[in-house]
Amino acid sequence: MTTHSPLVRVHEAHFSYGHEQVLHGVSLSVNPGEILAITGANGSGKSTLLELIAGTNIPSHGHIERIAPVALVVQRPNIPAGLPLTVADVVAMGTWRTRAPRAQVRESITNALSRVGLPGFERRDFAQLSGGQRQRTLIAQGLVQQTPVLLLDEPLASLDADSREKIHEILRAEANHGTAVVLVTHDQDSQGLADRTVTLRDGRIAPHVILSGGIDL
Ligand SMILES: Nc1ncnc2c1ncn2[C@@H]1O[C@H](COP(=O)(O)OP(=O)(O)OP(=O)(O)O)[C@@H](O)[C@H]1O
Repeated sequence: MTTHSPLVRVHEAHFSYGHEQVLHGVSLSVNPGEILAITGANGSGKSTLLELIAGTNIPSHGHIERIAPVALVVQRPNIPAGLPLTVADVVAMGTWRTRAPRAQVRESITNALSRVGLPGFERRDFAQLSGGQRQRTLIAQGLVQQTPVLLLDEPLASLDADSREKIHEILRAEANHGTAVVLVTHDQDSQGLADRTVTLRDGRIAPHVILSGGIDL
């Protein structure tokens, strides 16, 4: 982990869906080169917090300081049923910012698919992939963006042990290159991978408690 200044700062963020307040004054920083895990029970506000960090939702009070571009890897993309998208099309959605020549973009798509264990999948129909293959396609979409901040919502949820291992290695490699990696997770293994874990409880950051016997709560 590096000691450079944060790439994202969340200041006292509040968020409501209609009358339901989901986040109550959450503050945190995301540093370059670290893997930060956001954990917590179902409904505690993890995905909502990730969306605020990504800028796809805006806090009702408080604010988010984004010093660098971010990429968000969602759990389930909003792709209308019946739209004939190939795997390459879905990964290419991550390249909208780039002005690189087409051949270079194609090469980055091919590389990203190889990295996530889907070599040669470019022309496959995205809708016909398995859940784990879709998840890895979305991770490839995040990787091609090459942003200093990579946010992932439950990236390992549908993956088998080998794929998890591969994605762990990729996330660690990204962090070693200075990327700030933030993942929402329930998964004990991913919490082990993280340099730092923040737990949400009912929309607030839970205090980190270490009992005298060394048990970390
Ligand atoms: N689009 C939405 N409209 C209304 N309420 C929502 C919406 N999205 C989430 N919520 C509500 O906000 C609360 C927090 O949801 P969120 O998805 O952020 O939690 P989470 O910790 O990521 O949950 P999980 O572990 O189940 O994915 C829940 O009560 C949920 O019902």
